[in-house]
Amino acid sequence: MATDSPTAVSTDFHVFDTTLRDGAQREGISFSVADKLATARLLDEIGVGYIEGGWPGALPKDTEFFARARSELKLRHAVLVAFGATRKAGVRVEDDPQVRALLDAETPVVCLVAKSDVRHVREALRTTLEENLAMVADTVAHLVSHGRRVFLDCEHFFDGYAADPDYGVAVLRAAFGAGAEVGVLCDTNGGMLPMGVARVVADVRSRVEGRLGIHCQDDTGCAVANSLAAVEAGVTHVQGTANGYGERAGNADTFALVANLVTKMGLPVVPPECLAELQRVSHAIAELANIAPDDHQPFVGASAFAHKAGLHASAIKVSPELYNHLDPAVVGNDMRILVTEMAGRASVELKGRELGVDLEGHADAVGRVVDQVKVLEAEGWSFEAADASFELLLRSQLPGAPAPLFELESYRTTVEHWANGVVMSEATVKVHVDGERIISTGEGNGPVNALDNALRQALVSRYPRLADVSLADYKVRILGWKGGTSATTRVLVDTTDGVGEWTTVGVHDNIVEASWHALVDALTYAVRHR
Ligand SMILES: CC(=O)SCCNC(=O)CCNC(=O)[C@H](O)C(C)(C)COP(=O)(O)OP(=O)(O)OC[C@H]1O[C@@H](n2cnc3c(N)ncnc32)[C@H](O)[C@@H]1OP(=O)(O)O
Ligand SMILES: CC(=O)C(=O)O
Repeated sequence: MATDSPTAVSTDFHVFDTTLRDGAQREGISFSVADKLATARLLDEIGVGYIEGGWPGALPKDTEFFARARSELKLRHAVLVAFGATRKAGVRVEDDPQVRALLDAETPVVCLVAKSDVRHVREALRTTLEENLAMVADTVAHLVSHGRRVFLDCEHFFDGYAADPDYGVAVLRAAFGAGAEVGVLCDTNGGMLPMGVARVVADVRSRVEGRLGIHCQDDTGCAVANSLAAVEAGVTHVQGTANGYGERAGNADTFALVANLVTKMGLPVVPPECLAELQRVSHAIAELANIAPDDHQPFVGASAFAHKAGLHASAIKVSPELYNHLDPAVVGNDMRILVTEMAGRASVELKGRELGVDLEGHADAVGRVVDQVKVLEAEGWSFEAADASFELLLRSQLPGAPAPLFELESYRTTVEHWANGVVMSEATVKVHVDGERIISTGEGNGPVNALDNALRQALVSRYPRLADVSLADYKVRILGWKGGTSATTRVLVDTTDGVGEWTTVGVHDNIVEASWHALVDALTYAVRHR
C-alpha cells in the first residue's frame, strides 16, 4: 500500500501521473490488472508524487487493482490516488455507490472530477448551478470526514472560464471550503494555447486562495507547453501521463514534464537519482501498453539525441553541447551519430569513435567512406539502422583490412510448392575458403532462410563462432516501383549470437541478392567483431 509520506524532493510541488486513469482512455490501450501494478511500480521509480490508479466502482478491473494494490504495491515515492466523480445530482452523498467505492479503495488521496462549466452543468448534468456546487462541497466534505485527502479536477475549466469566470471560481471555492487540497484546472477539450492558460491561471490565483493544479489534453499539440505556462503562472500541481497517452490526442507527457521542470525550470520535483530512469521507464511502459515507443519523443525517444546532419556532427566533434540542448545521460538517453548521405567527415569520425574504430591519422579513409556512403545511399542503401554494415565498410578502408571470409563461386536457391500446400526452399552455395572449394546445401521455409543455412554450414568448420549465430529479424522495404514487379529492394537483417544483436543491410533489384548482401555482412561481422 502507498505511504502518505512521499519522499519526493519538493513537497511544495506535485507531479501527479494519471497514466492508469486518463492514459488508459487512449484508443488501443487495455491494461490488465497486472499491467497496472507493473506500470505503477515503474512510475514510482521516476519519483512522481502521486499515481492515479483508476476509477474504482466504475471499472471492475480498477476496483480489483486497488484491492490488490493494498497488499502487492509497495511504493517508495508516490502516493496512490483513486479517481471518481462527485455524487450524482439529487442523491445523498452517503447513498452514492460510486462515492462508497472511492472510500472502499482505501487510498490516502481521492481525485474527484467535477463540472466547472455552466454549459456542462446545465446540458450534460442536467441540473442547477447550485446543485452542482452542493455536489462538489458534499462529496469533498464526506471524503475528508473519512480521512481522505481530496484533489478536485475541474473539468472544462478553461472553456467554462471564458463563458462564466465567476462560476469556475465558485466551484473552486466550494471545493476548498469543504477541505479540498488542490483545485485542478482542466483543459478537458485540449483547445488551449500557452498564452491563454497563463492568463487564466494568473486571474484565478488573484481570486482564489488554495493550491491550484493543471491537467492538459494535447488537442492543440500544446499540452506540455500549456502545463509549463501554468507552472510559470503559479500552479504547483501538474498532471501528466506516460508518453502522453490519453483520450483522443493524449495528455501532457509525464516524462517531458518532469525533464522540463527539473532541467529547464530548476524545480526539484523528483529525487535527483530518478531523472536518469526516464528513458528506461518510458520504454517499459510502452511495452506494457503494447504501443511501439515513439523514436522521436522529446528527451526519451531513441532519436531524441540522434544527429544526422554533417554540419551538426562537425560541431559536436568540438563539443556535444553545441548541438544538444541537454546531456542525454541526464534522462538516461544516449547521443547517436547517424552516417547517411547527409554525413560529412566529422560524422564518420564520431561514428567511428562510437563504434570503437580508431580513425586517427586516416583522413583519406574517412573521406573515401563519406563519398561511398553518399553514392550507396543514392542507390538505395541506408546505414542509419545498419551499424554493423557501416562498421565493415569503415574498416574495409583502413590499412590491413582483413580479406573477405570467402570467395563466392555461385549460389542458387529454389522455392517448391507441393500439392499438399507445403512450401519449402532449398539453397546451394559454392564458395572458396583459403583455396578450398566448398559446396553446401541448406533447406529452409523460404529462400533466404535456406541460403543462410547453406552458407553457415559451408563456413562453420573454418569459423566455429558461426555455430552460435542465428537470424533474429528480417525486414524488407521496396524502394520505388519501376513498373511490373521490378523495384529496388532494401533488406535489413538482425542477427544474434545469444549475447547481442547487430544489423546489416543489402540492396539490389533482386530481393534474394539484397538478402545475400545483408547475410554475408551479418556473418562477416559475427566472425570479425563479436
Ligand atoms: C474528463 C474525463 O476524462 S473524466 C473520466 C471519464 N472516464 C470514464 O468515463 C471512464 C469510466 N466510465 C464509466 O465506466 C461509465 O461512464 C460510468 C460508470 C462512470 C457511468 O456510466 P453510467 O452509469 O452507465 O452512466 P452514463 O455514462 O450514461 O452517464 C454518466 C452519468 O454520470 C453523471 N455525471 C457525469 N459527470 C458527473 C460528475 N462530474 N459528477 C456527478 N455526476 C456526473 C451524468 O450526468 C450521468 O448521470 P445520469 O445517469 O443521471 O444520466
Ligand atoms: C479530468 C480530465 O481528465 C479532464 O478534464 O480532461
